[in-house]
Amino acid sequence: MAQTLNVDLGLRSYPIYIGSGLIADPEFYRPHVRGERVMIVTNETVAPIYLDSVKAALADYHISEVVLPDGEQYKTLEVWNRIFDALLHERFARDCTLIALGGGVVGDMTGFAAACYQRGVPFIQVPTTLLAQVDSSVGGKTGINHPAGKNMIGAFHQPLAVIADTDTLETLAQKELSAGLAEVLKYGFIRDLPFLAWMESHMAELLARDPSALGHAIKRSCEIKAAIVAEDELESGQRALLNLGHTFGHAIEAGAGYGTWLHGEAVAVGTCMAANLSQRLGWLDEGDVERVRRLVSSAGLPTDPPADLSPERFLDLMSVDKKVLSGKMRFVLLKALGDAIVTSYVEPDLLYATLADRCP
Ligand SMILES: NC(=O)c1ccc[n+]([C@@H]2O[C@H](COP(=O)([O-])OP(=O)(O)OC[C@H]3O[C@@H](n4cnc5c(N)ncnc54)[C@H](O)[C@@H]3O)[C@@H](O)[C@H]2O)c1
Ligand SMILES: O=C(O)C(=O)C[C@@H](O)[C@H](O)[C@H](O)COP(=O)(O)O
Ligand SMILES: [Zn+2]
Repeated sequence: MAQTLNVDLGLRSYPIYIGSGLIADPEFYRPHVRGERVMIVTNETVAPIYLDSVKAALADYHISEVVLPDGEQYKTLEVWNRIFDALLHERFARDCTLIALGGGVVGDMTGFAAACYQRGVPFIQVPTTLLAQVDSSVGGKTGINHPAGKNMIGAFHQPLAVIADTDTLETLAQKELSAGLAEVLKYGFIRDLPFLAWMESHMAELLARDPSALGHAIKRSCEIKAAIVAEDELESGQRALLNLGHTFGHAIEAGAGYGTWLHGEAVAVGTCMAANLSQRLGWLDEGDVERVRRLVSSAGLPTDPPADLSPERFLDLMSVDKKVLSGKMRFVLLKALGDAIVTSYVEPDLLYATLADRCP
């Protein structure tokens, strides 16, 4: 049984299917596949586990595949180009569909390839990590990294559908599950205090992959993300709230070298740093910040930045951020738990103090 949510974007609206056993079921693909030809893009870890199931579901189509190397360090222009090599080698025309089978890295790269191939072809997201099911497969942000900054080259391109089979989470490494929980926590911090309290009392079930707890977390996360994206698809306002923890987090990922930190781990630390800065601005009290750190830590995630990333290096890396406007950094901070805002009014000495702060 699948639960269906909708991302309301007028003509570009699409369903998010969430449930068990969806990945091999042709019914979830058929209404959305365009043309006779399908290119499945996946990676060398996911392919041996799930590629055959997706191929079986798409047996009515002419299927091709491209298997990318696995890792954030391969979310590059060079590796991305392999998708075009495959499409062109096999003479794919516009009447085709790309399928992104994997986590957020595969999803972002495939979506961006779909945005660009022959100026745009359709694609479907089949997310297989918790992070991809709660966040990256929804909303149409696609892209690749540049050595100077995360996701610096990309496009908004919405999928035709998101097929999130919760059974796929059974094969996920525990630290990848935790990384996904960082983005789940984000939704509570920015918009939904009761959801945060629910996570507090269900963290053990989530970490044990209890299907009912995970199902609820995925559904609530997608509801919140779909609502924000429907309000502000191209991030001219509210959508930036989804970047909580990301200004600091992306700096950690780029600074340490892509693939050293998982995206979710870096976002977890970034969220604690955003809470720290929010306290310095007088918005959160010590108890709130402690609650943020406790929640993050209880999800199996780190709370403090790497010791070797100096405040000066942080500032340099953070100046390459898509939220920078007219040379001014903007931050997603917490007015209260469950209530985030975007602001550029942060005194430099307070920011510096947060960047220099390390737990003993
Ligand atoms: N577009 C967006 O809105 C958005 C949102 C959040 C994150 N992101 C991006 O997503 C990426 C992170 O995504 P991620 O956390 O899914 O990482 P990932 O794609 O690297 O996947 C994590 C690991 O799990 C493996 N894997 C995937 N599915 C599996 C399964 N079912 N069983 C076993 N192993 C499996 C992958 O091969 C990889 O090794 C980052 O590049 C981040 O910038 C994008
Ligand atoms: O969908 C969004 O909007 C988000 O910000 C979701 C984030 O979790 C995600 O990591 C996104 O890729 C970051 O956006 P970016 O514009 O800072 O690259
Ligand atoms: Zn993210």
